[in-house]
Amino acid sequence: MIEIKDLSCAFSDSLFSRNKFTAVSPLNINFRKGGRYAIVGESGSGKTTLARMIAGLQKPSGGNVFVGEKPVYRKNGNLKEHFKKIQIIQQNSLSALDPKMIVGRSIEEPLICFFHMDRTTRRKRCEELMGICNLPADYYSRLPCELSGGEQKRVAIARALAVQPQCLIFDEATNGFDLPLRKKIIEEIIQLQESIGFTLIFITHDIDLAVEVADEILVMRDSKLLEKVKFSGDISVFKNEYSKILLRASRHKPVKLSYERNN
Ligand SMILES: Nc1ncnc2c1ncn2[C@@H]1O[C@H](COP(=O)(O)OP(=O)(O)OP(=O)(O)O)[C@@H](O)[C@H]1O
Repeated sequence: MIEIKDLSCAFSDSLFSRNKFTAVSPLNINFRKGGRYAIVGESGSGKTTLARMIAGLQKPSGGNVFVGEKPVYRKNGNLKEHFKKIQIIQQNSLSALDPKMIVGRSIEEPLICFFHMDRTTRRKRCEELMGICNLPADYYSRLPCELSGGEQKRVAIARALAVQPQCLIFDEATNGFDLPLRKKIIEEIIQLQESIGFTLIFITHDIDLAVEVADEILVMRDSKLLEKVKFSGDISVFKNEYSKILLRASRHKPVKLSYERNN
């Protein structure tokens, strides 16, 4: 379980200003183990900043994130243990991969860093992870620049899964792909989540995607959480006017996935 208590983030208005700009107003949210969440909202509403705070990449201005009741941000705290629990896949997967590092080495790096696996064991685990993420075994020796955008994304997912995270955050990670590839990657990630059982958080502008994939939807606007609704296909659960506007504005391009909702 991930608990967010009074979590907030403010940035300086500009390099030379003391004025603060609130990117995330104090929030309280619980993410259940194995749950599937979507955080939606317009550009600049604070979704990525929230995701980065959950992932341990952005120090909050106030409040804290708790994983299994342990605070993530502590004085002199080491975030390595946290990175093992929560992994984030961001929009630009190529920038997350070392351009000079072959695919196999990229996936094996966390196996060395977090599990100190010997060469034979990690090669075997790497091949398993590549299989899980639909990457052909002979891609092991390829460089990221020799892969398509979708394949790079799969390497980033395999690398994140190598850590055996309790939670995977997918931040606008399919932006820029055409619809069939977007669907394929999302379907793959949902299949993985169903078989492995980690918590999955999608960060997206796209409420159509959210209603298709999530069992709880959080709507953000202007740094605030407007509502968090349990969702099983009935859009009347949305009470906030802004959520209804988002739904009305976007319901003509649904992302139809080929999996069955469990609920
Ligand atoms: N490091 C930073 N320094 C200053 N301001 C920042 C920083 N990161 C984000 N912001 C600002 O905080 C606000 C929220 O940004 P954030 O990226 O969290 O929004 P978002 O909802 O994810 O937007 P998008 O959907 O466009 O990615 C924006 O106004 C952004 O300009």
